[in-house]
Amino acid sequence: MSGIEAWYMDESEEDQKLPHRLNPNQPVSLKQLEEIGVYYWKLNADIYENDPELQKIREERGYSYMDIITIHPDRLPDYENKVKMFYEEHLHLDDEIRYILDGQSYFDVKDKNDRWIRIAVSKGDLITLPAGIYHRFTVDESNYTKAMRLFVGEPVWKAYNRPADDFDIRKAYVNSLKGS
Ligand SMILES: CSCCC(=O)/C(O)=C/O
Ligand SMILES: [Fe+2]
Repeated sequence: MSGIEAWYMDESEEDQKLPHRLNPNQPVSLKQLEEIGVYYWKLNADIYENDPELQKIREERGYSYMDIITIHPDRLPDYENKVKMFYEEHLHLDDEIRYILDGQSYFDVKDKNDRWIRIAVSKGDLITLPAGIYHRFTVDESNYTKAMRLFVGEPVWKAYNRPADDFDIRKAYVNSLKGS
């Protein structure tokens, strides 16, 4: 797998910002991520303001909205609470699309058997999580990530914490996994 690394997490309650790898490490491939609806592109974040490749993805996928969030104690108001909130297991009614412009962090997603997969993202990684997938996010020990948030149409940031199994979008997502 090039450009992104993912692995099954241990179950320790230690600091969320640590890698939480199993011993031995149990890697997860890009193909395994695609099977649960997680997609990935590697782009050149140094030219994000004028990048034809990014422009093409945005046009093809209808990502009309974008803004930039900097997650850092000095830049994000109420930092500690936000970091805790992002780490609550939740879903959204729409895809979560993030392009990492600087720094690094982790997206955790649940697999078909309800096991946590940790995806390490860093500068140049564009990742999409499907609507209805249970997931969470955390900075690592560097406490710094700058990310572009993309959205189809007007953004809706509302997160529904687990349990949200009765939501139509959750049922549709679970159905989409059947047979794969
Ligand atoms: C890197 S953007 C902050 C995290 C976020 O918006 C989210 O919904 C995480 O699941
Ligand atoms: Fe989310």
